[in-house]
Amino acid sequence: MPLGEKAGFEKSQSRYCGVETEFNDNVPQLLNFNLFTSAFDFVVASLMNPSYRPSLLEKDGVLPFAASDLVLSPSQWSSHVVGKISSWIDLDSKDETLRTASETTLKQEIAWANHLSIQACILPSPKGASCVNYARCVNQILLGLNNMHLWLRIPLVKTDDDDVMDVNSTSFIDSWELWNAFRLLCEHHSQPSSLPSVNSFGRWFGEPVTAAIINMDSFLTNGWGYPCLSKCHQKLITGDSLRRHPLRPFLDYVGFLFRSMDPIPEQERFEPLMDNLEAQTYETFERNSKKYIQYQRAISKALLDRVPDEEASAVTVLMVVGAGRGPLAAEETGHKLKVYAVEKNPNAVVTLHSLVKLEGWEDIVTIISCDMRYWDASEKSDILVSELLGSFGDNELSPECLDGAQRFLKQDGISIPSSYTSFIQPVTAAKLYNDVKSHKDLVHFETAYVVKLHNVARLAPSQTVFTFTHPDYSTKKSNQRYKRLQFEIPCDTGSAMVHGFAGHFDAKLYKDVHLGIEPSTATPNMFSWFAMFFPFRTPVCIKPGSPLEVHFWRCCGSSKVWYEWCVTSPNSLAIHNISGRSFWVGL
Ligand SMILES: C[S@@+](CC[C@H](N)C(=O)[O-])C[C@H]1O[C@@H](n2cnc3c(N)ncnc32)[C@H](O)[C@@H]1O
Repeated sequence: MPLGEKAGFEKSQSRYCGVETEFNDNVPQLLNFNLFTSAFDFVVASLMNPSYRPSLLEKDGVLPFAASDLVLSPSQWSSHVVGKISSWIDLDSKDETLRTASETTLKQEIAWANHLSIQACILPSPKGASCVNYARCVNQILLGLNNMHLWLRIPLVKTDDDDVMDVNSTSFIDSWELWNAFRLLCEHHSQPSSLPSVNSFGRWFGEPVTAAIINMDSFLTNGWGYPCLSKCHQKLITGDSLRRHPLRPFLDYVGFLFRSMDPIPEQERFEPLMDNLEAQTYETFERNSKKYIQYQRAISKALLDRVPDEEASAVTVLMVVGAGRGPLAAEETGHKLKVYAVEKNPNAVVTLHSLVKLEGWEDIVTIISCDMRYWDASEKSDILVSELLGSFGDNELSPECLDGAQRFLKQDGISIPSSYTSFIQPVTAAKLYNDVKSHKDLVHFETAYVVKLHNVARLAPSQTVFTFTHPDYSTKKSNQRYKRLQFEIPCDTGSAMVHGFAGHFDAKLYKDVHLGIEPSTATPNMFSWFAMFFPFRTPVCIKPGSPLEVHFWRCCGSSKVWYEWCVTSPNSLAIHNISGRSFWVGL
């Protein structure tokens, strides 16, 4: 029974709970006891007799390591068994006999598991600080594997910096460092009692963690005698994660924790196609009522300031530039309005016409089918309303469009939004990085992506990058920008791998009414925008206490706008997307 069988969870969001077992020759019996007469989903089982050593093979000429593959059907092997690779294996042992035997056995066990169609095998933790040969063997194996996953067991331990002053001393242990060394040696291959500090285990949320192995020692006993986990362990599991089987109460409790997690809200499950303004895209925008509520509040406040109640009979000219299919223009205001809806997309203009007709607004609303940068308006507006924002604020060229539109805003007129700011923060995002890397070209490493950030560790608070204010009548006005930033990662995090930046925006619509996705101030229930991800060509490892220095440019040419970015500390990375060679937005 998957842990996630509850209202609000989709099957794909289910989590499964397995039980680690001792070696048992009789696999059907093992399954019967742990799965069918109790409620675990799978067993983690040794596939080879632990007493097996390759030298036995030479002596006896027999394979003593396992029962026949026929004891289970292929679907049982693949859905109910995760293979446990022999824990005695030590591929970095100084003892050559042990090292060679380990290599032979590892390959043999994986080959056997593959033959059984097992979905995944758990590899034992590296034995010491060095895991070079282990990583080399696993990398070799990964190259030949098709469907089977390898899970590397890593204990969750980190000694406090306070406990050990010298991080290079042998008593300093940070299992993330071990994992990091291992995955670097495997070229970032995409398969891959007390707890450390929240910041340090937070790093794991950006890593490809497939299974959490909860040791029975981690459980406490509550007042009623049932197993429970400390708050810290609960937080780790619920993350962003039994004849009556003796472990059944433990399973029930982990299931209870999983069910107590909030289901992912409906709006987080679909992703808009930001660059493709077809009917479906408009529908996605329009489904986000929160955005329109914020705009409505901003417009009402601006109208009140512009036309006090005692002058309510005066006509206010309101222009909605980039009107889309009309939702921004469709707000009830109670003021005398003359509205212009300017829209460059002729297909959206069709909808605008039918909306105006349907609502009987012919006397109030004039539809202008034109690019706002080139429209020759016959009068000026009091209020200019636009929503041309991208996930990074200015990345859909709102500054350039509004430069054109402010020609027809009165000198004392109001722009909604009045300003917007972009933000970045460094993230560990191993999965995203591997997705980008899988394209095997430079273009993908120099492209910014609009993505829902699922598996990321946010390593430091966001910092502001670029701000644009409207209207802007200054004579030296330029939309080019440059910013240098330094990020400090909390000391108790330990070392961390940065795969790139998460980008967000916040827009000031009018006075205190804002709209944004920057995590610390995000507008609740807003899903029109996902984050932006700016990858690095090479991930950067930062050590505690050494800052990450980054540079960001917004560049403008005659026909395009683009970003360039680079890192200069702790080590330098090449400037990404120089001259907009890989990624730009056309003017
Ligand atoms: C993000 S959509 C917002 C639509 C609508 N205002 C809403 O909030 O649902 C931006 C709209 O601006 C239009 N647009 C973008 N640049 C424009 C320009 N230079 N002139 C006129 N319309 C433009 C696009 O076609 C699109 O309909």
